[in-house]
Amino acid sequence: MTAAPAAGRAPFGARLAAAMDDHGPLCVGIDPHAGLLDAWGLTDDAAGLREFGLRVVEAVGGRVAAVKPQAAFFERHGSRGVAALEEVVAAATAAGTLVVMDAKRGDIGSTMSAYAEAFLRDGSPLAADALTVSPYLGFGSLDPAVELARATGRGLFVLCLTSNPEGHEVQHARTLDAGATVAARMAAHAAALNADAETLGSIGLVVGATIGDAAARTGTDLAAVNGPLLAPGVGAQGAGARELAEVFGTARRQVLASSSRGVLRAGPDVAALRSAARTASDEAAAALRG
Ligand SMILES: O=c1ccn([C@@H]2O[C@H](COP(=O)(O)O)[C@@H](O)[C@H]2O)c(=O)[nH]1
Repeated sequence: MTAAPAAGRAPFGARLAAAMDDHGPLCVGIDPHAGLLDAWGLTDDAAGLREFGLRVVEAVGGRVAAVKPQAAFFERHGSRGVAALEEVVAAATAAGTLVVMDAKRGDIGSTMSAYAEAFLRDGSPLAADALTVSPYLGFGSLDPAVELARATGRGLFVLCLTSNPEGHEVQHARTLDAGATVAARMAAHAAALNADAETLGSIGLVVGATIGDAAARTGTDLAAVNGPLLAPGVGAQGAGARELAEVFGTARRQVLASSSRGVLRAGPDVAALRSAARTASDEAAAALRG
């Protein structure tokens, strides 16, 4: 049995595994793009962001495994936008839905501590269940976040093979010492941190559903990670059920498929959003669990 962290919360990986069993393997992104706010009849300001985020939570809260607010769209509107983000996080948590904060933080260790405090500390107004982080200052620079996540039953998603076409320049490069690709090294670090987890570890990776055979080409052993694989790129970036099955192969049961615009374009009607999320979740489940 994986030990419960000091905060009394079960580890994130175990909580996510249970949520995916209950609701299917979909994470709905909360990305209030200016164009979507307009299409929803909302203003491009903090009030619009708040209404947008709360409407997504009303539609999918308690019905999908997780939601993933994209912090950048809230930060666009400064402190008032961040206050709206806090409300959206609180509403999703109250609805019993896991929150993955997509903020992609990464810095030298001492500053990483502050990012960890902001997003992973009990009592922080921005605390989520998991945080996306960038390991490109060296995986070890993430140690403060790893430690706080473990201590509080939270998780991390470490960028590994991202969904954007530019990522290969960094992620497919080979290191001078071991000659492995950077992506494979990141995955190996995550695997080592999850070695003791019995269900699903709490240190996950971001692996885009758009990457084709890049995991194999870079020697990245996704199944060995023993942790969740957050898979953005479903919907608006062109990936669907076929790509999910192809990209993840034997690691597919670890995958949390993520779609933002693909679901959000069905809004602003709550029932239509809910239906779009249901369809996306069922398609992901068929690809990943069938
Ligand atoms: O590799 C990555 C990592 C993160 N993202 C984020 O996911 C969503 C994708 O939005 P869609 O509308 O479903 O395309 C967005 O917040 C990205 O910042 C990613 O796309 N790829």
